[in-house]
Amino acid sequence: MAEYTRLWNCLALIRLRNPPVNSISTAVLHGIKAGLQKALTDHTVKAIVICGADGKFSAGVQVCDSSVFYNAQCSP
Ligand SMILES: CC/C=C\C/C=C/C(=O)SCCNC(=O)CCNC(=O)[C@H](O)C(C)(C)COP(=O)(O)OP(=O)(O)OC[C@H]1O[C@@H](n2cnc3c(N)ncnc32)[C@H](O)[C@@H]1OP(=O)(O)O
Repeated sequence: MAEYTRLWNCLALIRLRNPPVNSISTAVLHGIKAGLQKALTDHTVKAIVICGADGKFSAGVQVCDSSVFYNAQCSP
């Protein structure tokens, strides 16, 4: 999943959390999209930080989840 947090000042944080390597599954992709939508509708947010969890950023797309490519390309 991807957790949205409104930080101090003008910052929003989207944390990718999908152990063990925070890979981007369809669920994570939807979480990123939801977080971006929250940030974009909060007009006090000036910057969005995307980070990983447990000391790792992300291993990229989740192998064996080909639906990620479909969802990334076809979702409005
Ligand atoms: C949204 C679509 C749009 C754009 C296209 C995107 C394309 C890409 O993202 S391409 C990049 C794809 N990712 C990779 O090729 C990374 C592959 N992984 C690695 O190189 C390494 O695993 C690592 C450097 C990320 C970590 O190395 P290390 O610390 O030595 O750990 P392990 O290799 O033992 O891996 C631990 C554990 O994680 C699983 N894993 C690793 N990568 C992925 C992944 N991408 N998806 C799902 N799972 C992954 C790995 O299988 C191990 O699992 P087990 O412990 O169960 O064996």
